[in-house]
Amino acid sequence: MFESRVNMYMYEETFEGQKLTEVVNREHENVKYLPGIKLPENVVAIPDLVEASKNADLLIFVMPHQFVRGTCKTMQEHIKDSALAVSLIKGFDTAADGSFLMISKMIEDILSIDCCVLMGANLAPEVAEEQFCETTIGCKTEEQGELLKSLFEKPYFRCSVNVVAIGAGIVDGCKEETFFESCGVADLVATCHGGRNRLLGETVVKSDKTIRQLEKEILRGQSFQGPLVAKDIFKVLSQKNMLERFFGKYMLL
Ligand SMILES: NC(=O)c1ccc[n+]([C@@H]2O[C@H](COP(=O)([O-])OP(=O)(O)OC[C@H]3O[C@@H](n4cnc5c(N)ncnc54)[C@H](O)[C@@H]3O)[C@@H](O)[C@H]2O)c1
Ligand SMILES: O=P(O)(O)OC[C@H](O)CO
Repeated sequence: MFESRVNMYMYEETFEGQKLTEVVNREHENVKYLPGIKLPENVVAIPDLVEASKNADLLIFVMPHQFVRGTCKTMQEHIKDSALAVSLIKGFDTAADGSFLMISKMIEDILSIDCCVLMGANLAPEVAEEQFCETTIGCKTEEQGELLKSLFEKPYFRCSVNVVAIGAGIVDGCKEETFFESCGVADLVATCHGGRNRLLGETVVKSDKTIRQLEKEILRGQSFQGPLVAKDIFKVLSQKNMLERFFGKYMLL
């Protein structure tokens, strides 16, 4: 049902004097971001975004949210009209009117295709090690849900499909049960216990270094998404005069 070759766009970097894409394609391992985990040989790293995405039927987005707009603009004129996007990305952006803009909506708006969402209490190293975890796929139609479930589900990675909640908007369409799915409270627990943002919170209070310094030292190329999202939340709540309602009189950051 699916093509055997998987093109993986990879932002090109130099790693120990070599191009990271060349190392990944030779070693079948992302030695910088996921060392110790072998990638299947049908996954091919490509540094040219248009080349990697132009014939794709499914576009899976997993990158820090601050790069999505630029990435989509580069792809805009080159992808198939019939392509379907799936976003694994946390965080959001702000729209011109100051309201929250979901990343899946941004992808849909720029690429003019549907964008489903896959989200859960999933930490990348745990999924890569095939530790059991669950996730939620949010989509607009049952067909999209079935297709994506058959693509992503493994014995150690269980996917529940939610046809309404995420596709219709986290706030507008969401049903109470969504909070009890993997993408709800469980994800909050995962990020608060094992995520990078939790590590940042713990480290920042014990050190006199800035978040930027700590990001460089601890993550070595990865990014803490929390501070950027917190900035956007602050902006939206300020514009709506809702700061005190959310934070009371005391604000930590
Ligand atoms: N890592 C996890 O455990 C995890 C779990 C669930 C969801 N997510 C979400 O997935 C998204 C990506 O997370 P991550 O952990 O892969 O990110 P990350 O912090 O590891 O980001 C590093 C990646 O960004 C790429 N990059 C750097 N500059 C870029 C640019 N200008 N354009 C495009 N790519 C660039 C790097 O090449 C690298 O692959 C985030 O929204 C995150 O919240 C991550
Ligand atoms: O490492 P964090 O803090 O970005 O959290 C990772 C994921 O969001 C957990 O699902």
